[in-house]
Amino acid sequence: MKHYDLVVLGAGSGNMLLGPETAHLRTAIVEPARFGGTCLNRGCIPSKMFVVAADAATTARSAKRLGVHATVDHVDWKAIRDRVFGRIDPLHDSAVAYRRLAMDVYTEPARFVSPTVVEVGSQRISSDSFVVAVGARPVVPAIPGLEDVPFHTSDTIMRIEEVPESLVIVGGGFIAAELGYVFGALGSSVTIVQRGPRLLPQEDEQVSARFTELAAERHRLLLNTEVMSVEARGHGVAVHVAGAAGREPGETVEAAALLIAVGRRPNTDRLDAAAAGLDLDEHGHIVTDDAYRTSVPRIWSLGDATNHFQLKHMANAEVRVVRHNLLHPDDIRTLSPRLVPHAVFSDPQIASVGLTERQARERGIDCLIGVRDYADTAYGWALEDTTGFVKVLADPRDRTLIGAHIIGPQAATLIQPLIQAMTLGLTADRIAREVLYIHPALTEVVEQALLAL
Ligand SMILES: Cc1cc2nc3c(=O)[nH]c(=O)nc-3n(C[C@H](O)[C@H](O)[C@H](O)COP(=O)(O)OP(=O)(O)OC[C@H]3O[C@@H](n4cnc5c(N)ncnc54)[C@H](O)[C@@H]3O)c2cc1C
Ligand SMILES: NC(=O)c1ccc[n+]([C@@H]2O[C@H](COP(=O)([O-])OP(=O)(O)OC[C@H]3O[C@@H](n4cnc5c(N)ncnc54)[C@H](O)[C@@H]3O)[C@@H](O)[C@H]2O)c1
Repeated sequence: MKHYDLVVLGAGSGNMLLGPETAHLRTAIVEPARFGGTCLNRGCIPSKMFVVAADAATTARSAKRLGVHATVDHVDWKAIRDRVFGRIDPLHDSAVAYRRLAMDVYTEPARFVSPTVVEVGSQRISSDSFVVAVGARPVVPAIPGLEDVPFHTSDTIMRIEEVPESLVIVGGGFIAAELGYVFGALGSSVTIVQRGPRLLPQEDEQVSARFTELAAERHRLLLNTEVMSVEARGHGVAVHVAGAAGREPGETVEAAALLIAVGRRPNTDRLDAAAAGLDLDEHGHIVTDDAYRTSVPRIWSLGDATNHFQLKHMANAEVRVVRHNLLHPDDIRTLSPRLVPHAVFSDPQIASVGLTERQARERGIDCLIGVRDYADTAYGWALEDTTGFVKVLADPRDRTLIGAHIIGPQAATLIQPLIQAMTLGLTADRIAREVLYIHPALTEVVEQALLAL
C-alpha cells in the first residue's frame, strides 16, 4: 500500500492547500470529478459570468429611463455558454497535468477504511494526515414523480443547449435569485415556487421584502407554496403545487424546464466517515474545532464539508488556516467566523454582514438603525435608482456596527468598507466622520446611512 505524508480529498478548495509550502511532503490529491470543484466548474464563477451577460441585457432594456432607447435584438445563449465554459473547462486538464508533476493524482472517489487508510477505486492508500475537502451537492427533495422527469440542478442548468422558453424553479434562496435572474433576463419566463412567504428569507426582513417585491415584477412568484408532485408533459414538465393562501389547491404550472434549488448537503455521506471515526453533525457536516481539527487526530476538514456557510471566501480562509496548522502543529491558528459576509448577485444585488435587525432584537440588543436610499445621493440620481438602500445597525452602548445590509447596484462592492470597519471594531462615528468619501461616488450612500445612526 502506498503511503503519504498528506492526502487531500477533494480538489475544489482542497487543491489550493498544496503549494510551495507543502512541496517537501509526499502528497496525493483525490478528485473524482473536476479540479476547481463547485466554485470554478458549476458555482460562483460560471454563474457570475452569466450574471454579467444578464446585466448587459437588463441595462439595455432599462436604458430608456435615462433617455437612451435600446432593444435587445438577440441573445446568443450558445455563444455566451461556450465563452464561459471555453474559459473554465481547459483549467481542469492543466491543473491535473500540473499536479501530476509533483504528486500522485487519484481520479475516483475516496472512502475511509480506517483513520489512516482510504480506498480509491480498487486501490488503498495510507497517509499520516488527511484533509477532507469533499464539498457539498444539491439536495434533491423527495417530490413524487421527480425521478421520472428531466430536471436540472445548478450542476447542469448552466450547460443547457438553449434558454428554455419557460422555467420553474423550486426554492427561493441564493440560486433561485441568481439563476432566475439570469434565465429571465436571457429569455425564459420564470416561475419560482418558494415554501416560505419571501425570497431570500435569511436576509434582513426589509431587504428580503424589497427583493421579493422586485422579483415579482419580472417573475411569477408562488410563495408559501409546496410542490406536491411533478410529471412529464409534452417536451417539458407539469408541476403540481398547493398551499398558497388565496389560491386553489391543486394548481399546475407547466414549463419547458425545471430547476431544483432547495439547498446543498455535504458529500460526507459518500465518504464512510464512520470508518475513520469522524464525528458528523445532524446535517452531515464534519465537526471540527476552530482550528479545523476533526474528532480524529491528523484529519482536518474545510469548506462545505464542514462549515454551514457554504461560501467560497470562507473555504479560502479555512485553507490558509489548515495549511498553517498542518505545517506548524506547535503554533495552531484558529478562525472564529464572527463575521461572514455574503452577496447575492441578482438584480438588484444584495450584500450583508453581521446581524439582521430581527437577530439583534432576538439577542436583546435595542439597536440603532440608519437607512439611506440610493435615491438620496447624487450617484443614485444618476442611476435613476428608486429601490436600493443601505441599512446599518449599531450597538447603542458603544456605537460599533453590528450589521450592514445593502440592496441595489454594486451592493457586493459597496459593503466592503463596512466589513472592514466591523472586523476592526470601529465605531460608526469614526467611519462616518474620520473618512472622506469620494464625491459623487455611490459610496456616499454608505456614508449617509452611517450619519443617520
Ligand atoms: C450555483 C452556485 C453559485 C455559487 N456562488 C457563490 C458565490 O458567488 N460566492 C461564494 O462565496 N460561494 C458561492 N457558491 C458556493 C461555493 O461554490 C462553495 O462554497 C465552494 O465551492 C465550496 O468549496 P469546497 O472546496 O468546500 O467544495 P467543492 O468546491 O465542491 O469541492 C469539493 C470537491 O470534492 C470532490 N469530492 C466529492 N466527494 C469526494 C470523495 N469522496 N473523494 C474525493 N473527492 C471528492 C468533488 O468532486 C469536488 O470537486 C456557489 C455555489 C453554487 C452551487
Ligand atoms: N452568491 C453566493 O454566495 C451563492 C450563490 C449561489 C449559491 N450559494 C451557496 O449555495 C447554497 C445553496 O443555494 P440554494 O439556493 O440551493 O439554497 P438556499 O439554502 O439558499 O435556499 C433554498 C430555499 O429553498 C426553499 N425550499 C426548501 N425546500 C423547498 C421546497 N421543497 N419547495 C419550495 N421551496 C423550498 C427554502 O425555504 C430556501 O429559501 C447557498 O446556501 C449558498 O451557500 C451561494
